[in-house]
Amino acid sequence: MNYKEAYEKLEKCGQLHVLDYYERLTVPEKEALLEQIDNTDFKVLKYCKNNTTNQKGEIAPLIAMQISQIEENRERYTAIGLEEIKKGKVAAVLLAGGMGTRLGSDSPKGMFDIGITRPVYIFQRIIENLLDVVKDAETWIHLFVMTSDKNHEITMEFFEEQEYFGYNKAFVTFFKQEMVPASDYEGKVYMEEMGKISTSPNGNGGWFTSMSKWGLVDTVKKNGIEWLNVFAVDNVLQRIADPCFVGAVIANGCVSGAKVVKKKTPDERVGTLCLEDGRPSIVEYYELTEAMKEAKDERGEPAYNFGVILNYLFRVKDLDVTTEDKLPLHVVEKKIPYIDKSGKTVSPDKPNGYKYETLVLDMIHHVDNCLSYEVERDREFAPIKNAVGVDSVDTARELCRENGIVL
Ligand SMILES: CC(=O)N[C@H]1[C@@H](OP(=O)(O)OP(=O)(O)OC[C@H]2O[C@@H](n3ccc(=O)[nH]c3=O)[C@H](O)[C@@H]2O)O[C@H](CO)[C@@H](O)[C@@H]1O
Repeated sequence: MNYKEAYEKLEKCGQLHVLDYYERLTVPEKEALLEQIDNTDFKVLKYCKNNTTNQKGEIAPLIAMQISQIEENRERYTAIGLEEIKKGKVAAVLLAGGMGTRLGSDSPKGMFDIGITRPVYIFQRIIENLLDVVKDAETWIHLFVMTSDKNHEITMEFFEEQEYFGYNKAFVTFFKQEMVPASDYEGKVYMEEMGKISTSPNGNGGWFTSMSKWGLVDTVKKNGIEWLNVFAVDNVLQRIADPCFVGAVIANGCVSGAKVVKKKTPDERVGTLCLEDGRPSIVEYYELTEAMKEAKDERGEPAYNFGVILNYLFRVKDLDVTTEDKLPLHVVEKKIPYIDKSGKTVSPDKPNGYKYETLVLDMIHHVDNCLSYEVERDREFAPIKNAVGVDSVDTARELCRENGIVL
C-alpha cells in the first residue's frame, strides 16, 4: 500500500492521526507502517460507543451434571473417552495468546515459574497433566498451541529449550491468533510507536478461525480428529483430554461440554454457564447482572451457581458455525501504553481505552447443546491470574501441594 492509499483508508475511518509522525520515520519504518495500515481492520472501532455487540436474550439456569452423578458413571465414561483418545479422535488446543498483564510480567504466562525447590513452569504443569492421559491411552495426543504476535517466537523457543517437557514434539503445533487495534474512548487508535499502531490479540474466540487460516483445521480433519479440548494456559491443575469428561459428553449425546466448578461467591471472576433463549450460553463475570447474582433456585441455592474454568470440549464438525465473524465483539476497558504528541511513551496507571475481543465462551451459544460437567475445584482449578491474593501464585502453589505436586 502506498502513502496515498493509506491516507484514503485512514481518512474514511477517521484515523488520520496515525500518519502524524510519518515524516519523522526512516524509510523502513515508513514501509512497515504502510503495511500495518494495509493489514489493519479498523471496523471493530465503531463498537467503542455501545461497549459490546452482545445483547443477551432470556437467561435461565442450566442444570449441571454434578460430581455425585459423574462418580456413579465414572468407569463407563472413562472407558468411552479412553477409547476415543486411543483412536486418535481427541486433540487439545492450548490458548496461550493472552498477555498476562495482571501478573505484572511481560513474558508469556506459560513461562512463569511457580517452583519453590526447582523450576516448575506453567507450561510444564500442563504438559505433565497431558502426559498422564498419554500414558493411560498409550498414544500421543495432538496439542495445538495458540500464541500471538506478542509471544509467538519466545513461546516456541521456550518449548525447544525445555525439550517440550518430555512431550513428543511431532505432536505439538504452534499457530498465531490475529491482532486488532486498541483505541481511546472515542475509537481513535493509539500509537504504540511513531511508526506503529497499538494492537492487541483479538481475544480467545478467534482460535478456530486462526487454526483454519493456518491450515490446521485441514490437519485436524485429515487426521480424523473429531473432538477438540480447548483450555486456558493459566490453570496449573487443568486436566486435559480428560477421558471421563470426553466419555460423559459422548455418552450423553452432547456436541460440546464445559467443565464447571461451584462458585465460591456469586461474583467470582468466572463465566456462568446458563441457558439463553433455550440454548447454552455463558455470561462473563463482568457482564453478570445483579438479578443473576441474587437469583435462587427452589432449594434456596444460588440459581447461577456454576462457573466455567475455561476447559471446553467441542465436536469438530459443529465448529464451522462458530467462526469468529459470528461471535459478538466485547469491548474491554484496559490500560494501553501509547506515545504522546512529542513521541514519548506514556504508560497509564488507570484504564485509558478499549481493546476489542471475541471470546471462546460465546462459541457455546452457537452449538446445539453443552454438557455442564462439574469438577472438584480443589483438584482441577488452580488459576493464576494475579500477582498476589486471590487466584495468585500463592493460592496455586497451595493447591499443587494439596494434590501432591512437588514444587
Ligand atoms: C474470556 C474468557 O474465556 N474468560 C474466562 C477466563 O477468564 P479470564 O479473565 O482469565 O480470561 P483471560 O482473557 O485472561 O484469558 C483466558 C485464556 O485465554 C487466553 N487468551 C486470552 C486473550 C487472547 O487474546 N488470547 C488468548 O489466548 C489466555 O492466554 C488465557 O489462557 O477464565 C475463567 C476461568 O479461569 C473463565 O471463568 C472465564 O469465563
